[in-house]
Amino acid sequence: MPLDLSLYLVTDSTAAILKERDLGTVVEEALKGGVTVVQYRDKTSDTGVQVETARKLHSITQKYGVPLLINDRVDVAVAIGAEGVHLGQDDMNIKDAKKLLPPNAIIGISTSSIEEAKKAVADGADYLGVGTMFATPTKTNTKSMIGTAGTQAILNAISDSPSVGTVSIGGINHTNVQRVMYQSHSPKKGLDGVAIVSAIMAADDPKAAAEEFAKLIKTPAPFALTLNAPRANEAEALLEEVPRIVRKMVEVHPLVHNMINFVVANFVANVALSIGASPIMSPYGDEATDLCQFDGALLINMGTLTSESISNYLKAIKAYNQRGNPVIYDPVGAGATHIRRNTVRDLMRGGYFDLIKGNEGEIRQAWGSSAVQQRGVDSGPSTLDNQQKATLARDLARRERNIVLLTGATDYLSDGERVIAVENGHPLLGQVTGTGCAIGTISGCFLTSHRSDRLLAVLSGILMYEIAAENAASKEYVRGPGSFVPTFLDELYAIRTAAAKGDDSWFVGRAKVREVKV
Ligand SMILES: Nc1ncnc2c1ncn2[C@@H]1O[C@H](COP(=O)(O)OP(=O)(O)OP(=O)(O)O)[C@@H](O)[C@H]1O
Ligand SMILES: Cc1ncsc1CCO
Repeated sequence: MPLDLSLYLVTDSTAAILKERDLGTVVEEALKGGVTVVQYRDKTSDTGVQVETARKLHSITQKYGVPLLINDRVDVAVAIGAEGVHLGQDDMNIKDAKKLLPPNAIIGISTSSIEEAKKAVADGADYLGVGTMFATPTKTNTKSMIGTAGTQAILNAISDSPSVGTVSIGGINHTNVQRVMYQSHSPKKGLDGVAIVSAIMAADDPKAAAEEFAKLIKTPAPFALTLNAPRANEAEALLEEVPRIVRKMVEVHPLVHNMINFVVANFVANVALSIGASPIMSPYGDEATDLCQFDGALLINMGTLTSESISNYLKAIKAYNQRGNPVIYDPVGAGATHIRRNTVRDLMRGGYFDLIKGNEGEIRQAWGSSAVQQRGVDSGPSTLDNQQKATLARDLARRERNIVLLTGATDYLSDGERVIAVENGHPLLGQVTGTGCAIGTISGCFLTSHRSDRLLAVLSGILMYEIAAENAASKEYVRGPGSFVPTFLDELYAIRTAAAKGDDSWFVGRAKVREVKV
């Protein structure tokens, strides 16, 4: 029987999940819906009951040509002639299980670290159950929660063993399954499938639930990033396209939905209007179901986080992710407090961000560096040299499979392959609050209007923004931050007006951009 791990069902006979229904009936419905492997897991029943139940399940799975694996109990698998077993780290080890099982039996094992995964491969496991992906109501021990980043690290560590299968387990549902498959992918090895418990076992219609999973697994995530191959003289090649992309953004007049801090909301709305976009500030998560229909972008800026923000953010992210519209995360003050650090972790686990932008302290926190201590929303003293900043942006974008922008006097922009340094801008930008936040909103506008190359979209937005800042700062009547702000809005508006007329002279010879090799 071939091993297709794509939709792996783990049974659960507890009353809360199974309710009044018969286990065999639920499993059979799930098989009709497209489940490709069934694992019988029963931690409480007596051996006799387990053997009897397993035998009954086996007669059902055999009808559908799907392997039945028994959790933990090698003896039960042998007794009923099941296709294999699934072992936990504390169960019988693989070598001993092999002695008891027939030679072609399938052996899988749960792993939550690189060490466990490598050992399992060396011991001859056929596949690994990798997790726990996300917290579930029954599993809340955050220590074993590895998320997509931890899963990707495990896949990467065993990527020289292509024949060993992998399934992700823990808290996977219809909303997150595509992101789990997409973001866990390491350069050489991806997941073969997902293991589902309650999202099928507890569903009112297990067949429909399985069908929906099967469909989602086959379809690429709506936000999947296409990596554009680096060209020779990458920076120069990209620059050629910038004026056209600015013109297009002005024509499209994109909507940008901002869940933004109250300090900068007014300034940022004015920046969006000046460039020709349409801003709406809405912190109420339920509004996103309507707002995402306009196919604009969502910005999550957690500058003035409250106890209610996180659930609102997650609702909005879900709505935009499902529609495949751009979502930008600005983890303002990410390393300032415990609450913000935890929020960064929870939001990054809770949804997909097309772009993560922040200053050095914020991007380091998003990466998960220890000992990030921001003093307020400022980046704090730099601990990284330029090459390290470029590498950090590249590594985070590669891990999250998105775009990362690390701002500062020099901005570093990466899609996980290319890294572009932007030297434009003016020190006055650092003297006005919200100038970093506005870049999140601007990026949203450009990600909406130019979808084929997200790095180029964000680069175009930064250049329009920073060249406008230079133009403003050069006026003799600009004496400091106060007079800079209105003049900056005027200069953004001037570029937008020129672009609308097809006049690209604002851009000629102005970009200070180079490619960084890391
Ligand atoms: N010294 C500087 N020279 C040139 N540009 C700068 C300088 N300092 C900041 N900038 C520009 O200002 C913008 C905002 O970057 P910064 O890193 O200050 O953001 P931030 O800390 O997130 O700001 P805020 O939280 O106030 O919105 C970027 O475009 C950056 O290039
Ligand atoms: C000063 C400040 N505090 C929270 S958000 C914010 C604006 C800069 O991001």
